[in-house]
Amino acid sequence: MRGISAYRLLNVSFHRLQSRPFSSRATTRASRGHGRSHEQALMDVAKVRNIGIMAHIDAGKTTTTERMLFFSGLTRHIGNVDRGDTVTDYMDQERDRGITITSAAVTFYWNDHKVNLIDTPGHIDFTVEVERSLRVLDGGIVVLDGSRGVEAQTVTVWRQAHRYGVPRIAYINKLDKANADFEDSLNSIQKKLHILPLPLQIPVFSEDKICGVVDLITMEKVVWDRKDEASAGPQRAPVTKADDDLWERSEEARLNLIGELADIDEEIASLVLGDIKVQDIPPQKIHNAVRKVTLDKTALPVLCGSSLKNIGVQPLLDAVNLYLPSPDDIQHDFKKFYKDSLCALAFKTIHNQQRGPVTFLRLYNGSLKSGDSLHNLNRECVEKASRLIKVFADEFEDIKSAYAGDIVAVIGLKKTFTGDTLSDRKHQDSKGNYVLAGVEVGEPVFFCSVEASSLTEQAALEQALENLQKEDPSFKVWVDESTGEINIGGMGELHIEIIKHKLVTEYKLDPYMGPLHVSYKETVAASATETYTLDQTIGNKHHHIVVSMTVNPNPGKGIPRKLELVHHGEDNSLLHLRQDHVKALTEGVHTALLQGPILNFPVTDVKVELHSLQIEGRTTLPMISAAATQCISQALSNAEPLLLQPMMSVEIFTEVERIGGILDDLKNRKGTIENVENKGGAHIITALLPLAETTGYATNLRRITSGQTTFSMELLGYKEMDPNEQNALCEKMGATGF
Ligand SMILES: Nc1nc2c(ncn2[C@@H]2O[C@H](COP(=O)(O)OP(=O)(O)OP(=O)(O)O)[C@@H](O)[C@H]2O)c(=O)[nH]1
Repeated sequence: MRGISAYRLLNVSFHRLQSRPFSSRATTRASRGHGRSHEQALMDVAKVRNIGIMAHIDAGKTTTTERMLFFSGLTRHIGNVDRGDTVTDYMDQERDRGITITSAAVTFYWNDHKVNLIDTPGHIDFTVEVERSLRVLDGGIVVLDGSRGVEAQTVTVWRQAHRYGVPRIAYINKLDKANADFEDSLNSIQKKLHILPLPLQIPVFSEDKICGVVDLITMEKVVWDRKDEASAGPQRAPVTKADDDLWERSEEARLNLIGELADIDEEIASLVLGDIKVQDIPPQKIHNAVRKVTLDKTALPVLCGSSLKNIGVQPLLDAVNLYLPSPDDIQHDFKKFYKDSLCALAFKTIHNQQRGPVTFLRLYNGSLKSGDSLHNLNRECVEKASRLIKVFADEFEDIKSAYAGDIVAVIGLKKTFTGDTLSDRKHQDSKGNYVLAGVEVGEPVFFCSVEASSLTEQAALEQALENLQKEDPSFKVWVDESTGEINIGGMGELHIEIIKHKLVTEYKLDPYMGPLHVSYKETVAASATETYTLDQTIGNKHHHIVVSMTVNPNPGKGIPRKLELVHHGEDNSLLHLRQDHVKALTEGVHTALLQGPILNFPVTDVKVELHSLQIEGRTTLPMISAAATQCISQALSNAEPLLLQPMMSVEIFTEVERIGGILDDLKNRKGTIENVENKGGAHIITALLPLAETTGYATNLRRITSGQTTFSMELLGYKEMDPNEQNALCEKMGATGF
């Protein structure tokens, strides 16, 4: 039951992976376009925002999203993650409203702009979900918990967004909490995200309770008077000297803002140096400068509020329109190859029981009509987009066409996977220039065997696993050649647990799942050279191949992409090696690296040198591959092989009296404590833990701290195992039938 408990603890992430039949209900949707025609807005790319909300788990992403959908007029009630009397109620509610976000993207309108909000889940097991969202969104909102500042997962998603070059704004949430600290949160941005925070607002308190913000650009007090009546918008009034302390703080904060902008933006600098008084700089000039620094990523504009109390969300939406880029603001080099034809990336597939696969596309170029035939450039096949769909809250609405910059769902694509590029024409060149970079997926770190409960279920199980693999690129399915068992691998305990849950609830299967194992890797500590002779007669053909290769350690470099050719003295026979022979040798090497000599785990961090290849008479490419596989397998055994284990970086937030118990538990789990820090009363422990020691960690931590602690975990990389631990593992795995 260990896994189930972990899933309960982290159930906020769970609903995101649900899919459910299409609904024709219109219970939650209100007006969609504020009088604006949907098709019209589709064409107006400058007013489209493809954005994601990124956050550490529990920072308030769902709560903020619910308010956005409500204030934009898309939904008629505000969802509350904490409501619901029973677990089932809770789950149903989460599922019902969660579908909007589960569906990868939901569209709403704010002040004449169309916002496609793309989901980016927070839990580490679903990092790939974040990756694929980042791949297609143009801007992001980083939500922080104002009582915690920048947390571990915030840093992870920040790094990912940085890698994809996504411009961001920040929103400091939960300022209604007694221990929230706006200034502290700003400092944590500077310290942990290494970017200049640019507060555009400061919070306003009345009797120690947050009631609004000061807009430092217009110098207005924005106050939500009737907090309980969520439909009421904020009231704006100028901040005046009568506001005493607030006036002084606002003046100072505005001066700081202008000063910081003058350091980064030329136009503000020349205004400040000119005749105009700082107080008189027109708001539009400041908006322009803030937009520029957002797009250049030279500073991070910061807004604030309390989503739970309905404070701060409307100005946040204004900031999305004002500062985050439209699809037109982002240059994509690949667009020139497509001229006026369609270029789209499939970034998510959901399997719907009635309709089959529903594929989410980001259009970068050209347009797409319902019924169009699409060329899948990765798989070199043609498929029909039989229906185009827009997601509005919990409904899917048929549309006729979609244009560059937009995000749509398509029904009818059976062969398309996440990460594939689609076009209306066949585009090809030898360098694959027309294919967009897909979604990067790490290797699974946990795996287990799965078996159908009866022979009649076998085919249904295989089909279900295929569908699930299509939906989720980080979920892997393979057959163990030696036992014939089907293995499934995922990014964490929770990930595998959810796959199992889906097999049971969505596919109505009852498979047997073997125990969960950690995916180790193997490498070598020394170099070893091997000469292998294949001398075999098959049928009436005689094959004679002699191949000589060396395996060398190559720490941190992963799997070799190509063979290094080593020329010896006068012998330059390798110079004349046929390309198809080199390809066959490389394939043979990769086959050998799939199963290491210790426990059959994949081999990494090695490089391979080819010294010679001699072929007598005629042979075939598969035979050359087979010779290379044998040669490398033997070399690996002689190269002092060793095991690498996945290591996790853990960050735990707790109270002082619970620190001792947590540290003892970490030590029992062979963890290395890196730091214990006191931040505004909350204690933060950072440690390294072998992944193998993390099973059931969430449940145990909850038990030893009476549920008063939160934590986050992230895969740090692989580390050499201590020889004694390696021997113990080999014995254990041998004993359990590995
Ligand atoms: N006090 C306070 N609590 C909030 C606020 N916003 C959200 N919460 C609470 O924080 C908890 C987590 O909120 P969610 O909106 O589910 O957070 P999340 O970031 O979506 O969490 P994940 O989906 O698990 O990543 C819930 O109990 C919310 O009620 C806020 O402004 N103030």
